[in-house]
Amino acid sequence: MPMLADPSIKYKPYQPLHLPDRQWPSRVKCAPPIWLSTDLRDGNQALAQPMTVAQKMVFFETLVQCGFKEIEVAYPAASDTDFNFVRELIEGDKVPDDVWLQVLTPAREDLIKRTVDAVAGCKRAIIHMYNATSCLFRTVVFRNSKEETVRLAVKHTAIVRRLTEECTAKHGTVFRYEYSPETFSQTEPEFAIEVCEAVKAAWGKAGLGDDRIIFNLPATVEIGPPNHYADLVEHFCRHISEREKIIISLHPHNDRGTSIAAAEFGMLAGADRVEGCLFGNGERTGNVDLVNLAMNLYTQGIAPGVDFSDIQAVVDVVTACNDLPVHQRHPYGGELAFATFSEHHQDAIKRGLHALRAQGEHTGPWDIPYLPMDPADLGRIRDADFRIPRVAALRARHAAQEAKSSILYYPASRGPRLPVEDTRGNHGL
Ligand SMILES: CC(=O)SCCNC(=O)CCNC(=O)[C@H](O)C(C)(C)COP(=O)(O)OP(=O)(O)OC[C@H]1O[C@@H](n2cnc3c(N)ncnc32)[C@H](O)[C@@H]1OP(=O)(O)O
Ligand SMILES: CC(C)C(=O)C(=O)O
Repeated sequence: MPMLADPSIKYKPYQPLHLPDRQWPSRVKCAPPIWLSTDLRDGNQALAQPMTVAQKMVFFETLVQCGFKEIEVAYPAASDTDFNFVRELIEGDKVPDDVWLQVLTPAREDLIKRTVDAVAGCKRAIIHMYNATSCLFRTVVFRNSKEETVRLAVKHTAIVRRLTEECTAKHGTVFRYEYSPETFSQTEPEFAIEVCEAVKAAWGKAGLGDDRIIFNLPATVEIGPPNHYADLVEHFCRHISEREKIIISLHPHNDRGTSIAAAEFGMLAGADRVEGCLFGNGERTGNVDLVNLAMNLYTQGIAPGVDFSDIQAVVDVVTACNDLPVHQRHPYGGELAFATFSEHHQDAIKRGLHALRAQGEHTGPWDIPYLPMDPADLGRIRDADFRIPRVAALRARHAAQEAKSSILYYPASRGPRLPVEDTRGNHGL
């Protein structure tokens, strides 16, 4: 079927929110959010071949090493693999004391029970429950009214409360509660607030600090531009009651390719936390890329609270576990993320690096032509000198069209090498 001459007969635009006094465009971000990696849940459910327990374990350990303190490890009611993985984490004493295990459950009593059973005995757990709230889902998927949607969320929040309290009494596990009005970005803004107010009342114990309830505002499908998402988030932050007792979390997907912008604008709009995956794995076009977001903060001089000093080691684990490549041009993580092939670029970088050395490495801010950050901070080589003499040879290769590329910066661990290695199909653990 060809593309339509008039796509408006098939596709409807997003409905802008009337928010003339929006504050987020003039704010500046100065601190990192709370990070929640959902690689082992949302990322995992999106894989053609979900991870094994062994792969999940390696991935989990990598996330811990990177410094993640909140990790959504499973959808325990969906499979024995997921349930057993959570049990292995707990019984194998693999969870550092300062890390919260998060598990996802739908709003169904038997599945909530299975989910709470999965984390019993763990020190700190976040139960994350969702139900879809948008008009489309109410009409097409569940055929329920707004009132029934609220009732479903309230009834099952009360069940989460009862089951987690029983679990605390028996096993000492400390629980927090996260609720997602799934499809938030397609839900009427007032209705999203109504559902969350009802959930907060049903939970009945939102407080300060670790007692804050988490409201996650997913762009389950990214259907509008990132400024619209930010408007929705700011509207929610302004109108939800007892804001100080709430952590507002973002969960952007990347259908329009603007999840990074959506998360960054959403943080300006007041969100405290971001859920995503390393290098953007996830359903369809993926979840927001947490490495990209964290490094964007870092290059603004903000300590992101997670560490990717050996980015290639992280890439290797993620590609092996997901059996998906990280694109060579991927921001920060791609093998070519700091590569440049044109002589003018190479020359300018070389001069910039020489100037840096001449002034003393650590005396001033990083200000090198064409290089937005120091590749060495990610464990990449940044010594341009040895490659410059290769320019003539490369030019010959280009002319002959024998090779499509050369590389300026490689992972330090791998050393300089020509031509680009094809990593596809080589990710098996
Ligand atoms: C946006 C997201 O990422 S959401 C998370 C998506 N992840 C997953 O779904 C994980 C994989 N899921 C599964 O393995 C299964 O769906 C399970 C194990 C969780 C549940 O399986 P089943 O018990 O077969 O239930 P199933 O999903 O088919 O739904 C059964 C019924 O519950 C209803 N239902 C589905 N989702 C929900 C929900 N979130 N809340 C309440 N009811 C729901 C369905 O409409 C269906 O209704 P019906 O009785 O009229 O047929
Ligand atoms: C369960 C929710 C948070 C989700 O994964 C989504 O909406 O994308």
